[in-house]
Amino acid sequence: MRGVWAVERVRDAERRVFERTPEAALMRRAAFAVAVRSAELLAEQTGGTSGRRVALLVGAGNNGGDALWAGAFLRRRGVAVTAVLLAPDRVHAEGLAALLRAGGRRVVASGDSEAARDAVADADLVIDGIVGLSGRGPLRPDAEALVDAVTGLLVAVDLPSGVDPDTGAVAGPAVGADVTVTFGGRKPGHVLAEGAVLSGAVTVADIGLGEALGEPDIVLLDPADIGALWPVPGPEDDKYTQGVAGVAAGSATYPGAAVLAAGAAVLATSGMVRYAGPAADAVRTRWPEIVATGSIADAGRVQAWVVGPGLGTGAAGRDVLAHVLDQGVPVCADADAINLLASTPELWDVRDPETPLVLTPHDREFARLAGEVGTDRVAAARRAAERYNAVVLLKGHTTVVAAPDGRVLVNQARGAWPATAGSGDVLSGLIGALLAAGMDPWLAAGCAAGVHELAGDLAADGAPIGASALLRAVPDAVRRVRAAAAASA
Ligand SMILES: NC(=O)C1=CN([C@@H]2O[C@H](COP(=O)(O)OP(=O)(O)OC[C@H]3O[C@@H](n4cnc5c(N)ncnc54)[C@H](OP(=O)(O)O)[C@@H]3O)[C@@H](O)[C@H]2O)[C@@H](O)CC1
Ligand SMILES: [K+]
Repeated sequence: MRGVWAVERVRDAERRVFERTPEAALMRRAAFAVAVRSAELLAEQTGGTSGRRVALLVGAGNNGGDALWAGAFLRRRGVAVTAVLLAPDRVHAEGLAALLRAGGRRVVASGDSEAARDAVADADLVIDGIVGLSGRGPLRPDAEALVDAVTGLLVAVDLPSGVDPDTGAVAGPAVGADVTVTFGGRKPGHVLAEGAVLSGAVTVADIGLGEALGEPDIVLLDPADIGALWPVPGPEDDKYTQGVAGVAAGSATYPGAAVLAAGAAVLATSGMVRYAGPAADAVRTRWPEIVATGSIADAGRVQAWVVGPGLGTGAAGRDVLAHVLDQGVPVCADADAINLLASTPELWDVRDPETPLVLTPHDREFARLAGEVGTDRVAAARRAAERYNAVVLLKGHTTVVAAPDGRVLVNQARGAWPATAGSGDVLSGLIGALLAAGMDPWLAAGCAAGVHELAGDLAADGAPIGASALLRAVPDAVRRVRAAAAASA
């Protein structure tokens, strides 16, 4: 599991470390990491460092200081370095002095805009030290014009400028980095919203913040973590001991959601799957291993329910949801089940609040249930999780999973191909099977999201796919996460 720390936490850690390590030493460590990574990239892309051109975009604070020191270190490797000063009156004086001592050049962005533009356009690599942890709002016009002129590689110091450090949101022009070098640990801006894409490949440099950071605010599950958590049958197991998942989804007119959700439950674990609803014939035909019945009342016992995909929001759907919520077993409520919970608040009274519930809204469903998501997706998911005492999986390019006790994990997208009709039905089936296997609901949602994303990526392989193809790739995705776990054990 990799951690992500909110900016305030990083600031706290920084203050504690400053008590024993001078600020300048910390900055030099940070800058050295930026220089090392930049030199590696230059060597990979241009075959060397000596004589290569690097431009530094230098803003008003310590982020600019990092860039200037990185430039000084690169000078020692024979790189021609030009600092473009965006705020010459507030520039980090020691960093600038170090660069000039090392033989670097400087131009002032506003004073000599043509020279500044040329330095950036001609550079093999540009280092973005415009703004870091204190960044607010998008790039300002002078910086935007320079960033537009970049033709070479772009390395962001700490965060791509223009990305909100705590939410990853972008409200206008921003840097799109090839690589971001950050310090101590990832920040939310690297893994959420547009920031997850604009950060490029993130390198975390250890500058000695270490234990001062404490427990992370958000975690990222790696394939190896997911593989280690994925339920595996033992010799003593039979079809019942691994958990029976129930699926209440679909309609006679729209059986597809039921076929996809139930199929995902079949492929997620080797426990049994029951289906109840008007699509029983279609489900049985496609998945003969599923015990399917037309009526929820005849469904038999299960260890967890998936309810909602294709259910409809009429009286029949409402009755099914009420029945499922009353069974005292974990429930994954998706799609129309969420819409019903939003439109019919009495349904909450049926549920025993001690019974785990996983809600899997996209933004519009979330808005119906708990108000607009807004730019802070983690805060929104956390708020809803606490309010409903439920795990909330907020879908998006980066999926956020919040637990009622405040734990948050995010699942980063590998691409956008899985955003296709029926894809959510598959996700809910995976979650239901993991809940039936007895997994912690927050981890169940996170592991399902990770395997779902990987399955989409494997199935797509660079071309559009439907949800059926994603579903077929689920076994391969499970094999891969298990192999990753075995390799890291
Ligand atoms: N944490 C650590 O352990 C370590 C941190 N280190 C480094 O320090 C960095 C944080 O430095 P920092 O606090 O000096 O502020 P920083 O981000 O450079 O901003 C400076 C000023 O920019 C302005 N500004 C705001 N938004 C803007 C925008 N959109 N576009 C343009 N300008 C904008 C705003 O001033 P304003 O113009 O609004 O008055 C703001 O005060 C951190 O990211 C890391 O690189 C390492 O050196 C060592 C270890
Ligand atoms: K930056």
